[in-house]
Amino acid sequence: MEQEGIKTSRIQGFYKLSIDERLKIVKEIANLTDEEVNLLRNFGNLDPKIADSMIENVIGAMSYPFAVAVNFKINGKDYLVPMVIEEPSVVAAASNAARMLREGEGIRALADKQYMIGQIHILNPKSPYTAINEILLHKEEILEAANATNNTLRKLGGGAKDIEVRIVETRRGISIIVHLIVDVLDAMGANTVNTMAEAVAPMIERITGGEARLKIVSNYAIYRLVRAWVRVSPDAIGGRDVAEKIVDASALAEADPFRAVTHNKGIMNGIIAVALATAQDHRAIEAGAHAYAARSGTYKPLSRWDIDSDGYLTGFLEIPLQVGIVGGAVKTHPIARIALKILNIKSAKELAEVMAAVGLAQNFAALRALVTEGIQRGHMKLHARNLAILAGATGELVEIVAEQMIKEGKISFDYAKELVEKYTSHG
Ligand SMILES: CC(C)(COP(=O)([O-])OP(=O)([O-])OC[C@H]1O[C@@H](n2cnc3c(N)ncnc32)[C@H](O)[C@@H]1OP(=O)([O-])[O-])[C@@H](O)C(=O)NCCC(=O)NCCSC(=O)C[C@@](C)(O)CC(=O)[O-]
Ligand SMILES: NC(=O)C1=CN([C@@H]2O[C@H](COP(=O)(O)OP(=O)(O)OC[C@H]3O[C@@H](n4cnc5c(N)ncnc54)[C@H](OP(=O)(O)O)[C@@H]3O)[C@@H](O)[C@H]2O)C=CC1
Repeated sequence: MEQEGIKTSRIQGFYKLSIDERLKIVKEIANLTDEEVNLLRNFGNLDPKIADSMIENVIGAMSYPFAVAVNFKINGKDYLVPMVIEEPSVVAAASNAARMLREGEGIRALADKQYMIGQIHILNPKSPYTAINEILLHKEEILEAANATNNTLRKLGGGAKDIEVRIVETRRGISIIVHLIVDVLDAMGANTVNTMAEAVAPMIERITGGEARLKIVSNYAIYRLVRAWVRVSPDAIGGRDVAEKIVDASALAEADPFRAVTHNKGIMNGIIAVALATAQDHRAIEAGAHAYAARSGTYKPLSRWDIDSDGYLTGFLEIPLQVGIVGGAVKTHPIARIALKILNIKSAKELAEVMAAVGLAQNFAALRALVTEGIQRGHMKLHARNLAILAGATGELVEIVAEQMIKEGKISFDYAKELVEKYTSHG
């Protein structure tokens, strides 16, 4: 039977071609129009050469809106927070929450040291339990070998600091897992740690008589936690009743994983938007955050809301954040550099603190909306504008169509189209 779709996706040496040559092939296969090709070829604020060196097989670039959330006061300092995201209402919600949470020092946040874990996986050691002790006995030598790979970190006071050893029983037998604990300072640190893990592996093989298999960073960054917290008077957020209902919502998330996942999605709305604006590895952040949420064996919310003895609403968030202001794409992408300039932060630690504070504010905005008017009014109000644009509205017509859909409570693409046609046909 003939397969549906394109004839073949096997294109040898595709990566060796230029952007235009690759684009030509894709155009032919996917039957793209000239207009579509031109859109893809429009690299906007990213130099095609940089794009082509960032990832492989590049044929174009895709732009997302870059926004700034306002009103943030974190640890007593004001911040403009760059956000890149495709979802309407996230930036508005962050600004809205930050406005309400500005009292006193605003949102407080404190990050641990920037310690990442590098894993070295040892198979078939001569004697697993003896091997643990032998590795610990050679700790200083191993740390020295790891640090020999990175002069910069060492000079700046970072580098490999400690070692942990565990025995893990897998369905294929016993493994020894060595954790190299590395202070990566202002980097996200994966490359740095991977280099160190590979460098020390032969030494650990000699010590254990085993075979070093995986040598790779762990994104379960439990030594890189950030805590953000806030205390706000009920008057600033709509009254005691709203505060009580936010605590009820928090309690539900603690009791029900189905709710906890959505609760955390709301937190990640803010954190990932800042991560994208500053060109962080957001997959690493997400993987670490959700693993941390499930550390007890059940998926739990990353934040918690309570009312204190003065009747103030208090919020607390704890999350591992692996972020950098050097390395990775942070310094390659010109817009990420501008994002960091807008943020005016001085270290990866400070970036992590801002991101955790944004996550907490984002969570607050969502919960407050959910327990008062519901999420749809604010969210759909902004979504209505998107639908109007998609339906072909331009200029003033965008607001007219959006307003009418909201007023009538009929927010859909079909209705937006109907309205656009109605207004344009009547001039
Ligand atoms: C959407 C709002 C802010 C409207 O809220 P509102 O009360 O209608 O807004 P307002 O007109 O009173 O303005 C209050 C402030 O909000 C900001 N603001 C207000 N409008 C805009 C705008 N157009 N563009 C930018 N900023 C805006 C702005 O800072 C403004 O202050 P001002 O500048 O006037 O001093 C509110 O309803 C809200 O916070 N909703 C929450 C929306 C949300 O969380 N969206 C995330 C997507 S839903 C989701 O993915 C996660 C979720 C909800 O499932 C998570 C969960 O379940 O926990
Ligand atoms: N599982 C994962 O998460 C994986 C992620 N990655 C990717 O790894 C990249 C991040 O790795 P990362 O190690 O941060 O990137 P880089 O290796 O690009 O940058 C880190 C390097 O920057 C230099 N540096 C200069 N100043 C500082 C400072 N103040 N603090 C810290 N380092 C400094 C250091 O050494 P030097 O001067 O010698 O450069 C350091 O090793 C991301 O692109 C990520 O996507 C890769 C593999 C796996």
